[in-house]
Amino acid sequence: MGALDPWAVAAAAAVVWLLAVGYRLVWRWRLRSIPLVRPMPFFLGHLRVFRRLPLYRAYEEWMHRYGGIFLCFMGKNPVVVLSDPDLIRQVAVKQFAKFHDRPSIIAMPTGRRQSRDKRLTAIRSGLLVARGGYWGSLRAAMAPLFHSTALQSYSSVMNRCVGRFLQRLQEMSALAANGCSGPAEAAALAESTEQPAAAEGDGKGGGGASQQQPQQAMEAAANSSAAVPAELDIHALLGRFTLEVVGQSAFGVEFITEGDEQDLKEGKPNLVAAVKAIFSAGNFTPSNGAGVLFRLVPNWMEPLFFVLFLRLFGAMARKLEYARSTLMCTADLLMQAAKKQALARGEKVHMVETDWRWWSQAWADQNPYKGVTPAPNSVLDMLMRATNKETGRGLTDVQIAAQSNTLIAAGYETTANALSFAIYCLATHPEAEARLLAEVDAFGADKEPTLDDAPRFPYVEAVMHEALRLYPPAHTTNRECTAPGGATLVGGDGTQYHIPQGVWVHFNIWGLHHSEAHWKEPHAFRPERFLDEEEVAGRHPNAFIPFGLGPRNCIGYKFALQEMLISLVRIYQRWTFQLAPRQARPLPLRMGITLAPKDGLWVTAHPRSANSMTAAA
Ligand code: HEM
Repeated sequence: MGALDPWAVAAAAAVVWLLAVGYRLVWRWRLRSIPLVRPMPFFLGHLRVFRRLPLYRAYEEWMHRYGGIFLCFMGKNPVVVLSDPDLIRQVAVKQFAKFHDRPSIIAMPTGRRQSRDKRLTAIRSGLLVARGGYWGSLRAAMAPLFHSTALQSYSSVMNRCVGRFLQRLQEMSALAANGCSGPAEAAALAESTEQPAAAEGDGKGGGGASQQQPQQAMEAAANSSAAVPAELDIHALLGRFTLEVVGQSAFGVEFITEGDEQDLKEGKPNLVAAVKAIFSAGNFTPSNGAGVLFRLVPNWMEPLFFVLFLRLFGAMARKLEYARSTLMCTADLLMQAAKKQALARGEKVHMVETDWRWWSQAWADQNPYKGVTPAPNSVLDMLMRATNKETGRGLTDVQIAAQSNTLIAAGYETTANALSFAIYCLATHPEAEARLLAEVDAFGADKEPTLDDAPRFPYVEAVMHEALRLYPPAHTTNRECTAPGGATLVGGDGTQYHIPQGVWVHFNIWGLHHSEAHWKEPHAFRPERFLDEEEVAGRHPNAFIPFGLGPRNCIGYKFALQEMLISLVRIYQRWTFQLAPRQARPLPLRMGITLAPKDGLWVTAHPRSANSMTAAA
């Protein structure tokens, strides 16, 4: 090969540079009515800012500087960021038909260029990123899972799971009191007292807490007044609880929730490790290099880039691959078992067998859910009966499995984070904790709350809302303008903002929740702000949107609130928490797809009384 002509290289670079500048200028001109946060040259967007600040903090800073609407760039993609609740309402509710979809995690070219990558097909099939009529079919099919009658029935599941959580807490405290050298050892010992899942085809995966030791453990914890309080990562414990709740409510299966990092290292399928990997990787958000690289290439190259990324970015790619395979393989095994069961009941089931699985049979064979059968009428049965409005046919296997995957991931991490934030706020605000304890005690130390009891807990609800306001686990959500002619938003002063087709819109939930325009002392933890009628009436009705807004809001929000209420009441009937010495303050946050406590939430747990301890049995 001859040497490259330096002039030709310089000319090619100049052409690329001119194209990039031209492309950016066209977008800037088309969105000229919107204040611009000046990006770096050559599609680098705001890389410099995002290296310094996580996305939600950058948006908060820009909100202060540019107001309720501004334009920024993620690589080549223009993003209109809204922090004004009226503008958010126009997009999420009033003009929903024009902002029906979310932007794809990876661009979705159509026609001949459509990617056949199996992993991409799976990613695109989930409700969170589904588009058009397909999204509508899925949302309708899954809605019964969250209807009020279904929610009523989940109270007992939630109470059962929180009972198990309390048992673990007692065991860990007792082990620490009995001379365990440290929190890690206490955690390991507590875990070792539990049975591994007995994945027999009995409708239950097993994995429950051991019945052998808790009584002694509880007694030891209750009797040892001189006990050293155990330091424990309550965020991790809460994660086990929320995963169990999703497993039992949606699938009627007891998910195994112990182990994680080690299983990931050894490549053994483990749901906790898989979900953690997905959420911490941040999946191509601009907070990591992969996210920025993705936004630099033209849309049609993104799927190719994705496949290349899997080959090139060793550790992170392997982690994501492990996570995706674990979640989808588990969902697939449960779906196949549900189909078999439906056939045995004599129901008509469409058996769509497309070649969509990318993992090996050996990998599926070592999955602990092989042989586990979901409960009849689980979400899988609902999905098997659904029709895809776009094709007029039933959902395909990959589409059904992708919804299980979405529910497990969305239902586990967000709620565990929200509960951890509430416990952090209470541990740092003793006066709020005292008021909450008074309300809980008035209800009764041994009673299990149900959905009907919710009106008896106005202060607990106010604490939940205030924690969700201060620390919204979903710090940002998004839409894409899909209307061919674009859409026009109108500001409070009558200014018109035209949003062309294809532009992404982000709702700055964190910024809105911390805006002085809508909240007095926005950075203070003050649950009373949700109880003071005058303050509530004076506030914009959409200033508080931890679950998003409009027809595409969080499908599980009532479920999440119910789970939070029941667990907080049950936990504070028996325990209070102080921050452990090792826990940094103010609480460090980690931004992945969601906002989570960085490195967990380390607390010491304090039994409220010996009586209440034994009553927990
Ligand atoms: C405290 C807990 C939770 C928070 C803060 C939360 C927050 C959110 C937010 C902000 C959205 C985007 C809404 C929008 O764009 O307008 C969302 C979507 C979603 N959430 Fe949640 N969520 C939580 C719990 C749950 C639970 C328990 C489930 C299921 C069991 C769930 C399932 C989903 C699904 C499937 C979507 C996508 C809906 C769609 O696109 O149609 N979430 N969530």
